[in-house]
Amino acid sequence: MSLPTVEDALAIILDAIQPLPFEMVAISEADGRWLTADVLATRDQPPFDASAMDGWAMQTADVAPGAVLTIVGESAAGRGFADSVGRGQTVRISTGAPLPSGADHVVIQEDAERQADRLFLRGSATAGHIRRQGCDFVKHDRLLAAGIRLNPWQLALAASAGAATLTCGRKPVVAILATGDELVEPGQSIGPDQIFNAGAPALAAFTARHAATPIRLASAADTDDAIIKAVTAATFDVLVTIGGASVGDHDRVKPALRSLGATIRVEGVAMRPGKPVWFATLPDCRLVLGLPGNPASALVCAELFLAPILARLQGATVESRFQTGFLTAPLAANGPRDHYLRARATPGPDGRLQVTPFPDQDSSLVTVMAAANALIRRQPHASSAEAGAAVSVLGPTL
Ligand SMILES: Nc1nc2c(c(=O)[nH]1)N[C@H]1C(S)=C(S)[C@@H](COP(=O)(O)OP(=O)(O)OC[C@H]3O[C@@H](n4cnc5c(N)ncnc54)[C@H](O)[C@@H]3O)O[C@H]1N2
Ligand code: MOO
Repeated sequence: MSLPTVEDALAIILDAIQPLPFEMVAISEADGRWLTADVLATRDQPPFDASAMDGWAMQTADVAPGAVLTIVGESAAGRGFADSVGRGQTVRISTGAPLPSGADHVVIQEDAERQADRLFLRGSATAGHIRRQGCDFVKHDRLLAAGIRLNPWQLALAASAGAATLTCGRKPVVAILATGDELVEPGQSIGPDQIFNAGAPALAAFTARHAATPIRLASAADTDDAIIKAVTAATFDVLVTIGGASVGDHDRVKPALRSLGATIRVEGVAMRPGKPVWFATLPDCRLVLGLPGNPASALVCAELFLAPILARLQGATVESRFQTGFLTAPLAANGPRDHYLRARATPGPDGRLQVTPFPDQDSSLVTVMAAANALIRRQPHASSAEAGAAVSVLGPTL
């Protein structure tokens, strides 16, 4: 039986997902969250004609080298001048303060000299320095569109519109279950045939970076009972299992989930690494993503499947995150499966993204994963590629 492609598998997975309900999120907590309702402007910004500089407000007709004006008050940021500015008059004004009525011009303070209540304009005085009402945005503008992932600058825009809370997809709770008799938590004593659990901390961090809440479950032994017990005791929207996905005698995760009524919707994908990855839904529609145990396989599958799952659950439209990069080293022809090579991506001197694949692509190598910040995608049967050739790249990530 031929395995589905990554695209086909992802389509099956996304089709099985209903976004979680939205929730109101305080703006201070909203960085990295998915916005699910537009943010509209409720007023103009700036809400009044404002001075762009510290200086003096006056009428244009009074701006002339050597002119002498009478100082009649002040317009400070947050506290404007209540009266009108007439001919021959001026008002001290700060950056961001409302332009008083009657005035239509600001002279910067470097171009004038104050003596008591008199202001003398220098020859260098020029017109301008006013930010017009609504030059940034106007009432009813759509400032932020539903579907984006919020960043600090977009939060500044929402705050400028006075939004204290934003409508975001609820954070999915992701239970992470590593399986295997060989696994020991870092910091615990370890036997000669055992290894430290590297996958679960990596997946927990990955999950948190995708605006979801990870819950680390204690690793389960390679028995149906242990896995069933761990899953039934946990609360989650998504269960991510690590290991036990393949065909060995001790690979018990799928059988255990099947006995809980799970429907396996994807069972293996034509990709390297990560071929044994699987996806299922529980009878109550909660999701299960089964990652292969090798660290690179687990993380590549997390990038390709878990990231879109978490985005979709939070109401986002899932888009390709690949871009074009240029090889610094040649690549051999690819085999029959999609290949995701661990690589280092850096901007080149010409501004183009340069990518260097690591020579050893064994999926068990944590050192290579830790040195990589990108994946190069090679299509099935892609022919050999010279240094300088364009390739498809996911990343760079931090
Ligand atoms: N006869 C076959 N054997 C294997 C196949 C196959 O098609 N036929 N597929 C291989 C591929 S590809 C992969 S990937 C692995 C995946 O196997 P499992 O998901 O069953 O993973 P395990 O056997 O449990 O572990 C594989 C490897 O990774 C280590 N591991 C597991 N969990 C962790 C963890 N949390 N932290 C660190 N390391 C972990 C584990 O000790 C193994 O060394 O199967 C191949 N076999
Ligand atoms: O493809 Mo496995 O996922 O090679 O390590």
